[in-house]
Amino acid sequence: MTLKLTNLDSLAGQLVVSAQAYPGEPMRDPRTMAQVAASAVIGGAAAIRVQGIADIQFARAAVEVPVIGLWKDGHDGVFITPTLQHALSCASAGAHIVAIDGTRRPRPDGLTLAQTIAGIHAQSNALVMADCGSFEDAVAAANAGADLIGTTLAGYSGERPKTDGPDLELIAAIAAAELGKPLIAEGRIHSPTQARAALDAGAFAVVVGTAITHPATITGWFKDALGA
Ligand SMILES: CC(=O)N[C@H](C=O)[C@@H](O)[C@H](O)[C@H](O)COP(=O)(O)O
Repeated sequence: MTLKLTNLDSLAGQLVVSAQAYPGEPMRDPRTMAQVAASAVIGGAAAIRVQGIADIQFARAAVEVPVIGLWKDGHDGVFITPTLQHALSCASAGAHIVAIDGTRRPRPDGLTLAQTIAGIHAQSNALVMADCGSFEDAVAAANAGADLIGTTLAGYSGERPKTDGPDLELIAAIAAAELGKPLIAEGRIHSPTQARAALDAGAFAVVVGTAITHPATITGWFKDALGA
């Protein structure tokens, strides 16, 4: 069993890089994602976030830093590590932290968020990051026992607008509520300036995905800027 991460100090004020390729994409290969993850660590990533059981296993072998693992099943509703079984599989694959849907929506296995988190804690050494979509989600997730609170689903669960860039208003509101859990700013952080702004808004750490690890999207940004 993966050793329990007892201290999150190494993540304070740091950058976490999410390396994910989507179904059907050329980079959708655990080896490729592990190479991307290892490259991000060379650049200074203090932790890595990866999707899928094989990607978690390959990332664990490729990097020394903590690995946040998730399992996306489907693409709408509750799809980020939707059930306790998905979460336990991520933990078994070696995730130090399992990221799960942390919204207040009903879960496909009928468990509550609190029951899901309790099950992960009881049956693995993994910490739990609750991917939230609103302030109310964050409060509920903290009360449900989440170890970290993420803003991952802000703009995707219907409760917050999909801001152009990070939802700094939400990040600031959750930080100000002092929920006693590290707040991870995640979602649409597309520049170093925005990453800094997320920390300044009160986040404990920031996750950047697309802007570092998704060449198809980044290429599109440049192409659009050229009007090409
Ligand atoms: C909503 C959802 O499915 N988010 C996913 C969660 O793991 C990923 O697709 C994102 O890339 C990740 O959250 C990082 O965000 P961004 O790529 O915007 O920096």
